[in-house]
Amino acid sequence: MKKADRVSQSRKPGPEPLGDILNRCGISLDRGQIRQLWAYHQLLRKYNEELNLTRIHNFENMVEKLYADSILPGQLISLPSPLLDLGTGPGMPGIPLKIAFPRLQVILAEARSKRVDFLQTVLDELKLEGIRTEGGLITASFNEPVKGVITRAVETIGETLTRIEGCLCRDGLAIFMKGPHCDDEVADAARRFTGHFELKEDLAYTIPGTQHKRRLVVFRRVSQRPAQIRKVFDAAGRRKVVSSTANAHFKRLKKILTAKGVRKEGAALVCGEKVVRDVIRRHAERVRAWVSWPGGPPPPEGLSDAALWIELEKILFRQLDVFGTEAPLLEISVPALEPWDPGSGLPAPVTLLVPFQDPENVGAVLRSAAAFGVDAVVILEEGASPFHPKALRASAGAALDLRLFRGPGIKDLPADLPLIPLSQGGRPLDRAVFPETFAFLPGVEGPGLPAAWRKSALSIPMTDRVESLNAATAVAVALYEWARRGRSREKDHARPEKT
Ligand SMILES: C[S@@+](CC[C@H](N)C(=O)[O-])C[C@H]1O[C@@H](n2cnc3c(N)ncnc32)[C@H](O)[C@@H]1O
Repeated sequence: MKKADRVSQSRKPGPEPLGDILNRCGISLDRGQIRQLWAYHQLLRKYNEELNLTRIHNFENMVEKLYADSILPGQLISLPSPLLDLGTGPGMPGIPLKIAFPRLQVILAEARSKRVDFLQTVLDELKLEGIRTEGGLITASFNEPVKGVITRAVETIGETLTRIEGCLCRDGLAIFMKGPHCDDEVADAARRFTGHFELKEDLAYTIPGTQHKRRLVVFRRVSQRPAQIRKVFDAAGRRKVVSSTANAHFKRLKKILTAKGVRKEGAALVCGEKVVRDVIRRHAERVRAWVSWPGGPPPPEGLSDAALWIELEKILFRQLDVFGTEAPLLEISVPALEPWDPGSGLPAPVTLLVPFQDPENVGAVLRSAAAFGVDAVVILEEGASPFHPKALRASAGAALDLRLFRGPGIKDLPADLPLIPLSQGGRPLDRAVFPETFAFLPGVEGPGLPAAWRKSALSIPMTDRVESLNAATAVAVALYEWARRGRSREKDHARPEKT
């Protein structure tokens, strides 16, 4: 046993040993503060049996694992104020922090009413000012602005970050007092809350004079509180609350669920959390409206000043959320497809012609076209709209990145175009020769290619266990082969010639 341990264990609990143990933990409080902490300790002991406030009973352990542990974050970082101690239980870390840093404004949030009564007793008896209790469960609808949130032994980081959405100000800090093994939790939260929170600090430390390992994990909020965002949109008349199917905004949004509506309105609906995020990041200027429901997530930053926030009654929102994502949707402006005249040759050296009628196939093939570096895509007359919600979602937003054209029907393609048709029964793909300028031409789902194009088609070798590949998958394989050849040609060019 260390000498210091022997000293403290041999002494009866009291204000003086309390100060000594804290000193050993690297914390120095004045006499008034020690007196306050001692008074708190006594109340904790007095009510513990009745209220089950803590399972730590040994005096030295209480000082080290509760009081010193609570105070140390204030020595490691500069604590923001007002500070919400979320799930404070018997007052940890909020009360020791308030005693050690009297200028801090503290809100002790606690769900259980008996514990709230205990906390109020402590505040009254210790005559602490600039600290109050907040009874009940803190949820995302708690919207009193605070600059910081601190929490110890309550729930996962992700759960808390969701819960404090309504109250933590932009640039405010969410401070997590954790044990040493929280790598996965930290990484998960950093990934899930991208655009809302940034990991600011991750400090591993040991409570001085002890073996107790701790982590202080701090996330900084980079987004605004919903109430603040609502204020900005309301002031500019940009938030529209819609509860009727007769509303013009709802009618327009409903219309753009169909290809015809997309063409008429020059607008499309983006569904799916990830695609929505990507479209905002890469095409913010296209966003016309953020579409959510009352109490749903507010628009993120980065939208243009003209973008609306349309809040639809949940029942109306569900009519638009065709994939059941339960996440906000985007209304975006989309360009009219440039007409392509086959008489003038291909629109780009490497072009993809798309006759697919299923919007999901169109979307999937656009995604592959973007992935493998195709220069232009022509949607043939029978092809589905690339901006149909299903196509946009399947394309993961690629429909907005590609040069898109509208072409004639597959039967009307001139015979002298340099096309590479894709069809079962053609020459194997691995023997293909790709010219500098050409267009891939897959067939329509079901009927396939017109007979005239089948003769010169390439096919993807496969077993006879299935009848055919999915149309978009077949194109992806062909594009991969073309891109692979291109890469090996580039490598050959880059290789120094042998002398
Ligand atoms: C395990 S105790 C931890 C208490 C204290 N932070 C500590 O370190 O000793 C968790 C406390 O958080 C409270 N709590 C949990 N979720 C809460 C929420 N969303 N809002 C308010 N209190 C909450 C519970 O009632 C409980 O008293």
